[in-house]
Amino acid sequence: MTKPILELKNVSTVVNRGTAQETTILKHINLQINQGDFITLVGTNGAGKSTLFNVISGLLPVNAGQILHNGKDITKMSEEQHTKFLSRVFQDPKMGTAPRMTVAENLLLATKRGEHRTLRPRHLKQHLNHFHELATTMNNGLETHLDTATGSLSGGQRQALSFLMAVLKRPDIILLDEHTAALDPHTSATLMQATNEHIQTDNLTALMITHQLEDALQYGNRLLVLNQGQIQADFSGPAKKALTAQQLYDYFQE
Ligand SMILES: Nc1ncnc2c1ncn2[C@@H]1O[C@H](COP(=O)(O)OP(=O)(O)OP(=O)(O)O)[C@@H](O)[C@H]1O
Repeated sequence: MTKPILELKNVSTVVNRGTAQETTILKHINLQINQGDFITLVGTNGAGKSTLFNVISGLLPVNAGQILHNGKDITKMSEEQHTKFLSRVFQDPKMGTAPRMTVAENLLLATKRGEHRTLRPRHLKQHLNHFHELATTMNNGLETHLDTATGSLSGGQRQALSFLMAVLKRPDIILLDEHTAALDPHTSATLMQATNEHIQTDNLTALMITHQLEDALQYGNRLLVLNQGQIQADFSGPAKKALTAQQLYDYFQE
């Protein structure tokens, strides 16, 4: 049997330890993520979805349990070390890109992900054809803005750039934290389709938090429901395909 690319073993996370506000947010999470999994993650507000991403990306410590990357214990690894194999796209278009740098410069920066970042603009020219090609795959005109300062882009173009920067080096794991939520329905759908195409074409492994139940059902090969810090349901293959919006919605009623 192949080893999971990422494994959480009995992971629990406590915040405000030793105070009256001490709360266990994630409770005994067991999760195996395999190469090529595209997992959509849903759950009520406060269920612990972003906390799960914070723990997986090394931003928040684990208080009990273990996290393994390709079988190697990374439980205590720093957030910076995680960037060598993991990337994350946030909901806010302002995060993840440098506003005063152009689209091409941001993409050049992303080619250095996980390395010591020194930006040598003279190297930009040799990448421009590739960056143009990449930007075209997002279907939102980003390729016509390679020389535009990122701060002047539309929200959708900026999120598309954040996504491209996250996938450029084909990290082992991509965390999509409601990355389409701040966009209008059409822009959101365009980004979602481009996201899916990249994940399928490059056989990437991704987890995506979404409140759009239709997206959670339509995309990915697996769907997790998180409830009060625990995995309440884990659908994959035919079980995910058979799941209806109403059945999924019912998880939010309890
Ligand atoms: N560092 C922290 N300190 C204190 N409480 C925290 C911390 N991080 C998260 N929480 C709490 O943990 C719970 C889970 O939060 P989290 O953001 O993971 O939920 P979520 O499922 O992502 O919610 P949403 O759908 O609203 O984004 C919330 O009650 C939140 O207030």
